[in-house]
Amino acid sequence: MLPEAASRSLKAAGVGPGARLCCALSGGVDSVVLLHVLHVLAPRLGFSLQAAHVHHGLSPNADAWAEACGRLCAQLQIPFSSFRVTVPRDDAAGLEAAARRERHAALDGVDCDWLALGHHLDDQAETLLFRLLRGSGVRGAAAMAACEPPQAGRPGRLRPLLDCRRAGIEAWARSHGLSWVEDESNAVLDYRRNHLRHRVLPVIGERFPAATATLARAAGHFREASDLLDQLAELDHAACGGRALKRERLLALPDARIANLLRWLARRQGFRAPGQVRLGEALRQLRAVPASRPLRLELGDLACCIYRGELWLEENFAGRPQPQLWQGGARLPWGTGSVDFRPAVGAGIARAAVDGLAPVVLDAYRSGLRMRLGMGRPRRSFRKLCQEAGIPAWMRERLPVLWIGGEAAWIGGIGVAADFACEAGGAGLVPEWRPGGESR
Ligand SMILES: Nc1ncnc2c1ncn2[C@@H]1O[C@H](COP(=O)(O)OP(=O)(O)OP(=O)(O)O)[C@@H](O)[C@H]1O
Repeated sequence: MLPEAASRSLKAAGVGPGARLCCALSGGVDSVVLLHVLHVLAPRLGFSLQAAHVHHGLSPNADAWAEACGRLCAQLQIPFSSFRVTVPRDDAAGLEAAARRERHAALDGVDCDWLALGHHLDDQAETLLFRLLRGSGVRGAAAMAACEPPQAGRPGRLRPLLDCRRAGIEAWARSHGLSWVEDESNAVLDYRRNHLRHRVLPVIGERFPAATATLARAAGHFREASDLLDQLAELDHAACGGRALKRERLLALPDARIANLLRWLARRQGFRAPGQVRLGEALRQLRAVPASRPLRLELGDLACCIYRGELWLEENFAGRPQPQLWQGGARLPWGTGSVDFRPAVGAGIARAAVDGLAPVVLDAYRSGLRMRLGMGRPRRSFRKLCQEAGIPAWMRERLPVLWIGGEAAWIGGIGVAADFACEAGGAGLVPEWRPGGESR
């Protein structure tokens, strides 16, 4: 029964011949059963199997658990690795969250296509209840997915036992004579979850005998709704211009759709989605500020920027982008965006200037920068140029400047220096700064 359920789940995820699976092995009953089940299924489905254990160094028994996992894998002839992580005891996120973060980081580094985790149906019900009690939105209430596809640089996650009850897993372990370790820290590390598991769910079960299965089913409904919201965000993203969003089109949407789109975009760029309150305040400001005014709203890890009618999200950092040497390419990365270089006739920087011997470097503002935009016009300081072009102070550090042999030839959002400008009919190069974007 367990191998059949797990096999269905793996097949639904597209796991087949050639796939490389790694069982995340804590040594507890769930992942020990998962390891045995995967061991049975590997030759049937044609995937290769390895196992990995994370040693948190938190329990006095941690060495013994790692050894037990190693022994089990040796018996089954499954390649095994153990990772030692350091969990800061005073971590701001709390010990449990810090341990989970370090564990996931270590497991994500395993060279495999899929990590298989031992979560089951009872875990799913507890997760849903726990998240609802913390005020999660639809996405959080979707709880855990049976399959999270691989992302850039990290393996996908599979939960082949997600449809199986805890009691069934324990019964299977006993009937197959398996041994496992008991993690005494479970009770301490995650008190509120254990309270739900040992106190709350049994009481609910007295009146609602199918509560666990029903709650897990509800998580499935939330997952469907959450997927639909993601699809809506994708459509809205395209309709607002993709990449950097057109402010006007975005603001034509109702608040809830904008919030949904910004959360989706934040996640897609690898950030945590901003919370409800911050997002609500950002929306209020977005609507209140006149269209022409540049805006930068800080939303925790990220900032929402508006400039010249376009809106984008970027990392909320104060630094300057890295200098880049231009070697004739069509594009250079610049901060969260890029600078494109387009050949032109009678426009932009004179080709002879960039093709000469002097190095051409894309860098930020350097002190003492002065530039004139027209032959007869005075040289102006960088600050003055920014003021005249309506460039806000928060953007100045990150404004791209093309330096040719130490002279500023072009400033993004401002223009080409008269001394480097292409003559009418001459060969030119037009730099185009795209401040928004998704380079993460
Ligand atoms: N120390 C560990 N080393 C390797 N895998 C682990 C370890 N601890 C947990 N796992 C994997 O994660 C699964 C879930 O474990 P557990 O329920 O303790 O974690 P959780 O904190 O509730 O979940 P999550 O890690 O997904 O947030 C286990 O069945 C196992 O596959």
